Amino acid sequence: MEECQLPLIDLRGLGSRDERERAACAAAICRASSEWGFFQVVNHGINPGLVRKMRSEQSRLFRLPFDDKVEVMVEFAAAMAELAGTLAGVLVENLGHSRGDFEDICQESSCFLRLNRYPACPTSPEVFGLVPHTDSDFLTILSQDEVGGLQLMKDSRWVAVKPNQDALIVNIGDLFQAWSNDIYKSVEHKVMANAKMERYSIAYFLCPSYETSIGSCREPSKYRKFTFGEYRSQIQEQVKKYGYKIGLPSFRL
Ligand SMILES: O=C(O)CCC(=O)C(=O)O
Ligand SMILES: [Fe+2]
Repeated sequence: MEECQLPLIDLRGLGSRDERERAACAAAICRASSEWGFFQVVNHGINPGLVRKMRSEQSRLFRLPFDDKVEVMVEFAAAMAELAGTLAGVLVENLGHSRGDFEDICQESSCFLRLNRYPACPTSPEVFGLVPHTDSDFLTILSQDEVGGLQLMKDSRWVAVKPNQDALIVNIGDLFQAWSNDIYKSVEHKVMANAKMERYSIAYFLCPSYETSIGSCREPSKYRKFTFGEYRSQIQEQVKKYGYKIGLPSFRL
């Protein structure tokens, strides 16, 4: 399996006093979002101690009663929310819209954190930990451990993402693809189970409320307008009926 180097973006650039550096960093984010739909970020402003704590406690979290898990998860989710908002702001401004427009439709209360655990699977090297899918959100931020197994579609081929413990992975979801009228790409990805090692990851999903209407930011729009609630229920029906999600193509005009 070919391993790829995802575009690696140093987010310190966004806070630079030099306007050219800020613009170059924003341009790198937008380019990666349209060419790959995926990138990694370092110097992302999330306290490395918090990331470590969340990672080291994750295996324990699975075994604890829910109440004991809440504190570190809330802290982590808040940090992820801020980073997600910053990245979404860059992507929105790049297409001529204001950060504020986006903040109105994406509140923290509709976003969520998912803790994934992939047990070791010795029977076969070709077992899915997670089947191929695109994410049904605006964007996802992922923190993974060192085991590896995440693969994404690049130029019609599956490529494996090399784990980088200093970086967080960001990927564009279906809603940003629809909103950007296909400028940003929601790319298929999957997780292959590891024969020997259990794997953990944590994903933060930037989602709007169910009433939020998603339309393209440019005309002529490639998708009909839909609410996020409508999107979710369509997907659920598709999964029930066909066993898989069709997603965006069913909203294409
Ligand atoms: O665990 C991973 O690396 C990917 C998780 C993922 O794609 C998801 O939760 O949607
Ligand atoms: Fe995903």
